[in-house]
Amino acid sequence: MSKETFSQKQTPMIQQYLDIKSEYPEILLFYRMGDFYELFFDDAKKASKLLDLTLTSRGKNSDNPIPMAGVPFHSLENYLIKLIKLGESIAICEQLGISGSNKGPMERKVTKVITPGTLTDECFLNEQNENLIACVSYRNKRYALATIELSTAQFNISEYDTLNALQSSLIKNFPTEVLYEENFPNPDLFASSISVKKLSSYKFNIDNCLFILNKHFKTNNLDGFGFSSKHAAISSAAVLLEYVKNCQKSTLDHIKTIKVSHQDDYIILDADTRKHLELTLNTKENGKNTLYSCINKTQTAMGARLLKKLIHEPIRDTQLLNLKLNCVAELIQKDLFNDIANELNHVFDIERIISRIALKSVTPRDVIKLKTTLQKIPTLQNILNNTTSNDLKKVSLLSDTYKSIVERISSILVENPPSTVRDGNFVLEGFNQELDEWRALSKNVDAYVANYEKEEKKKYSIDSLKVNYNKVHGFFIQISKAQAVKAPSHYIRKQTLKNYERYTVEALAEYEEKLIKSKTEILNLEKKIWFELVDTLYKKLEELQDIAKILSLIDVHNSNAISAIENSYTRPTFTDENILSIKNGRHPVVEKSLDSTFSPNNTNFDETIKMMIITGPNMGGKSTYMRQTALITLMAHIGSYVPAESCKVGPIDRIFTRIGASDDLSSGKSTFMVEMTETANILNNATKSSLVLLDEIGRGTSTYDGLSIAWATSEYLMEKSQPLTMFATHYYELTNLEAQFKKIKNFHFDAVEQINDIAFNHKIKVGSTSRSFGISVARLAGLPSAVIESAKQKILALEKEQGDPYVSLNQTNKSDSELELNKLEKKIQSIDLNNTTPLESLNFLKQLQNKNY
Ligand SMILES: Nc1ncnc2c1ncn2[C@@H]1O[C@H](COP(=O)(O)OP(=O)(O)OP(=O)(O)O)[C@@H](O)[C@H]1O
Repeated sequence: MSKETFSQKQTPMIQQYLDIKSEYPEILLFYRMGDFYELFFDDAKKASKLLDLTLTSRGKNSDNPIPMAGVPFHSLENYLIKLIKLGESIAICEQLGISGSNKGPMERKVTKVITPGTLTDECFLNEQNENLIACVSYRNKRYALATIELSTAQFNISEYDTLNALQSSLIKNFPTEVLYEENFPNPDLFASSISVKKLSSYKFNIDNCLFILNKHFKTNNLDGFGFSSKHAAISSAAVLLEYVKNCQKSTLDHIKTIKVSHQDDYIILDADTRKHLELTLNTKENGKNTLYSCINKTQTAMGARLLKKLIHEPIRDTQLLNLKLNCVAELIQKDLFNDIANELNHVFDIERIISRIALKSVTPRDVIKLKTTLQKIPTLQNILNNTTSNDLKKVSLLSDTYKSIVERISSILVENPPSTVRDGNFVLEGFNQELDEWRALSKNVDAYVANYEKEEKKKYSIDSLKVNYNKVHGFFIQISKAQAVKAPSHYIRKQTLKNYERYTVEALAEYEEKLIKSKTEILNLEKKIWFELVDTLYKKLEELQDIAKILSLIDVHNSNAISAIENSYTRPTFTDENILSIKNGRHPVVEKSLDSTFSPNNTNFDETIKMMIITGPNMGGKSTYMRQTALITLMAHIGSYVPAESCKVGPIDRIFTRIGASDDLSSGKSTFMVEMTETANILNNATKSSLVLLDEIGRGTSTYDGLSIAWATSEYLMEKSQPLTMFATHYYELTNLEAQFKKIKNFHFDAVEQINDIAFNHKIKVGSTSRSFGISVARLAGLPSAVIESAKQKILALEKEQGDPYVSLNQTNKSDSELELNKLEKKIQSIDLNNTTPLESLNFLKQLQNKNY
């Protein structure tokens, strides 16, 4: 059937549906019909599968029944949550309550488009995480990423030279929804986002985009924001803003500025580094035993989100960092942190509530939470009264505007209002006289009826007279047959029963009409009062946003103060020299998980040491030591105290890590390929201010390939950029680099072998070690003693045959047996002890015996 014939054959209602649907072809349209939201055609089929709804059809007996599925209006939220989690977007089409002219369908309009990245309702959001929507574009050989956190009104933009930098930023921001221009060269970059949308290129037209941004910010040009000539940034920001406005059907007035991030403002942490350092997610992709879980003592959801953001965006501006550290110091010195935590504990997520005010989707409960929060300000001002540090002082400097807001809310809303505006019942008695009168009317029905009955009985001396109510007649007067003659003439007979007569009277009919009207009047009046209140709050958006910002900052400083006290952290200091000096540093997460005491270690990089080659047994503590150095450095750059006796840190621009890779099968990369990609990134981008952690390179290939790559990598770093490098390795040959480069120093971890055990002291020492404890560690891991004994015999035999297996790479003409020995060593070291069964171990030994390596 042609499109036109199909259309012509539809009822006016379906025709209306089709018209609206044509504007939202790619998303599910929930079309309100009475008490249901209905979906039709393919939407119905899709939703019935996704939501497990019964698929029925409209016009079952017609030639073309239309597939249909629906959900009751009161449970819409639950279905939306499910769909959003599946990455779907939904257009909500409401009936506007006005009957169509000429008997057409009721007027309907899409009032909101809900997409995964533009959620603001509390029920959809995780309070500890941001929910970002992003738009990516590519112009003039530069990539741009614009993001909006609608629930907190944050609008950010940044440009990047390389795809790698863009990717890193995407991973850091982890947007729920990504928009990109149809001809963007690398769309596979967004594969991990829940929702991805390709947009037509014409939307990214630069002139149009400039117009959109200038109109929104009421500016003539974008110079004030610092990105007037950045075309990629302008187009992604404008397209994103328009998209969100369209979804929300709002002008987004609460988005008052756009923050341009410059790469230089933050320490760059690429995707691998975030993963390896287990900042907010551990390697099992959950939040346990991460830096965040270890240091987070925030009391509010706003503070928690800010702390997470800081961990992912460590600041480089040392002046700003010192201001933050001053706050932590003052909270500790004046012993204020417990009192503040107690107060903040009652502070709600007003950052998100404020955004819902801006989007006019705030609820009465939200507003009561806002009031409760604002009521905490005087106590916080008292506690912070005599403080001198920047952010702490800000509470006391707040204007009294918040007091008038509290008063206004207190005078209007009941303490425990319902969660929606829909059914009223949230305005306090005494606030509005007219409302009180209508309410009194509906509340006093029983008394009115009893009184009326009493008066009528008395007036006409009819003691059988009763006033009753039923759905058919409404209020009526009932008199026994015997006394019916006494009924006055204005009683209008309605019904005759066996023993009674029933009458209506004008007074009762009027009362009933008033009663029915009162319900609508009450609801309308409550809604009017509500919208006026929301309007008042809307006018105070900026003040409220400031308060939310100050409270979240204080929460983070206070959290840092609490973890500093609880975990004995100290204040780091900053210097312009290219050094990193940590005295008795500890790993913040490992030290908490140990039953035994953590052994602290020093780290010292200065003009004389730029690379540490770290050797030592498995389980000796190499990885822990390197990671603790990176975490301490990072903590110093979020304004936190650090787990060390002292810490002095010079400028750091980036932290790189190349730590124990695993296959990245999803991107088709083998272990070795992942390793090499990470290494290439370091070699290409490290500067003298970078901190580089290399936990073994080249393990995924043959010994000589691996060792040669590791050697060449070290040489390259020393000859080129000389970043602060920690290189943990089992290639003992690398310790010979110390003789070649003045700024390379060898360090090692020790172990003492005991009868059936090895003791690790986890202490870093100067110099190298020449012993491997691989077999002893294998025994500790539970390899069967037969395997261990056999391996020992083999080593002895090999040592006899070959002499010392740790030969220098500089030595040339290696004998075949040397090569074989190296292969054997490599093979033994490649056992993943944690994942080896006894049978696999025996098979492994068999392979060794057969020289199959
Ligand atoms: N400084 C320390 N104090 C106390 N315990 C520590 C310390 N460092 C490490 N450990 C403990 O030793 C375990 C192994 O440490 P780590 O993984 O750092 O060893 P490694 O030398 O990197 O081993 P491998 O070479 O096998 O990777 C840690 O999980 C921790 O329990």
